[in-house]
Amino acid sequence: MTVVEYRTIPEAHLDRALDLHYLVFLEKDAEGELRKLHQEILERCDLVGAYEGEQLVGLLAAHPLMLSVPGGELRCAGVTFVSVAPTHRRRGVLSGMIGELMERCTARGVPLAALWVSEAGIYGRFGFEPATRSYTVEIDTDRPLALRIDPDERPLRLVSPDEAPELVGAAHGAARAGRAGRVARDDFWWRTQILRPEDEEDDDLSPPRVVVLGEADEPPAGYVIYRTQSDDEGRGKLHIGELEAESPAVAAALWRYVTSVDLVDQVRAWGRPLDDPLLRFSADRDQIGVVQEFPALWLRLVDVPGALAGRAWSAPVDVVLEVTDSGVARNAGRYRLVVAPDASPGGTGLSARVERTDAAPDLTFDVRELAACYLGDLDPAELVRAGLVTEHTAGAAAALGAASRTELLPHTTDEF
Ligand SMILES: CC(=O)SCCNC(=O)CCNC(=O)[C@H](O)C(C)(C)COP(=O)(O)OP(=O)(O)OC[C@H]1O[C@@H](n2cnc3c(N)ncnc32)[C@H](O)[C@@H]1OP(=O)(O)O
Repeated sequence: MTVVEYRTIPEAHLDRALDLHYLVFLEKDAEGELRKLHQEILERCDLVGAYEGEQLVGLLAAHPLMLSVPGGELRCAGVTFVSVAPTHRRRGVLSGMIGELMERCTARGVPLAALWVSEAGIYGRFGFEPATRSYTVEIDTDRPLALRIDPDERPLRLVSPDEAPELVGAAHGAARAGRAGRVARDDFWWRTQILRPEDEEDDDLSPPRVVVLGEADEPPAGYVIYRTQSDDEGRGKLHIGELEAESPAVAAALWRYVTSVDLVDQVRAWGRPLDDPLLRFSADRDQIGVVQEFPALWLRLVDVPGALAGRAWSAPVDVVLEVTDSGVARNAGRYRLVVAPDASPGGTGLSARVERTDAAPDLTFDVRELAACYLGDLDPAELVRAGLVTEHTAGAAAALGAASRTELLPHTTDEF
């Protein structure tokens, strides 16, 4: 049997990589603008290729992302375009490409990797677990949206997708600073991931519409990005891509707007945070259907001590964590995490120290479970109750949970 080698895909092989991707994802070969766009995306990614001789049999691309984590942001490999030739499946090609990615991340000091799965059964074995979750919400618009708070009455303005990144970039940045799990966006990201004229998943959707709230001479206090769709009988659906607001009143005004667009029977918002204020300030909960809760971003801690030291913690704690990791051997071991008051001028009030130790563990985690708790989505005590984390010292999971908690739940809007 020939040997498969893992190496960087050169620019000259990008066409081959895309052909493999379309083959594997059962898609028509994209031509013209769409193919050019996919090519541009791959050019900006770190590309791992699996080669059997000169034949490309596997592709894994990684966006160089900055992911928000509690109190800051960390470098993160955003894994995408994962494709293994159908002739070479279940021979360890994906495992080989993930192994190569882990080595590259380690060599470059990238502490995190993340992805959106095609199937939930694939990535747990590689140390990934869902670290953010979302709701899909559907709102009946046969009656006005009933609200328990007064909406902000400042004007709403439709802006072109071309001017949107500059106009709403600051509002997006502010929202991102408050929630872990979000990707930093540059112009390219806005253009190719958020505001593409065509929706990649659904040809029937309109181009993106962007509406901002605020006076013309002030930065927007909030915005909504949506697409619309109309069936043969003229019944419309409005799909929200993103809705961000600096206050509940601004959010209420934007929700009121999307639910009052003429000819729309239903508003569907895919991927809302689990703590969306809409669910609290709507006066008629029969009108708002939470139709699905789903795991969103899957996270992998490539460098456990780097990741633990790289986030802010919200309460003092002193615990020894024992970590198992079959994919990145150097992660395995025991770490003492000490979060203590920090009186230094300009400090945040608490500072964290992470060091290797031989001391007896208070908690034993697999690296998967650590990823599930890392951004503040899951309380470690819940994983103890599920038999996935072992608590050796009573109260250790609760103490770590208190230190991990974030004001807002982590949430990811960008599906890459
Ligand atoms: C982030 C993204 O891009 S998600 C997109 C993922 N890509 C796709 O879904 C495209 C279609 N599928 C494929 O290209 C391939 O089948 C892949 C990438 C899913 C798997 O690649 P393979 O090279 O076959 O995987 P590999 O042989 O390394 O399998 C490793 C392990 O995962 C398991 N596995 C692989 N695919 C799946 C799956 N779809 N469901 C459950 N388990 C799976 C294998 O059985 C194997 O298990 P083992 O270690 O217990 O033996």
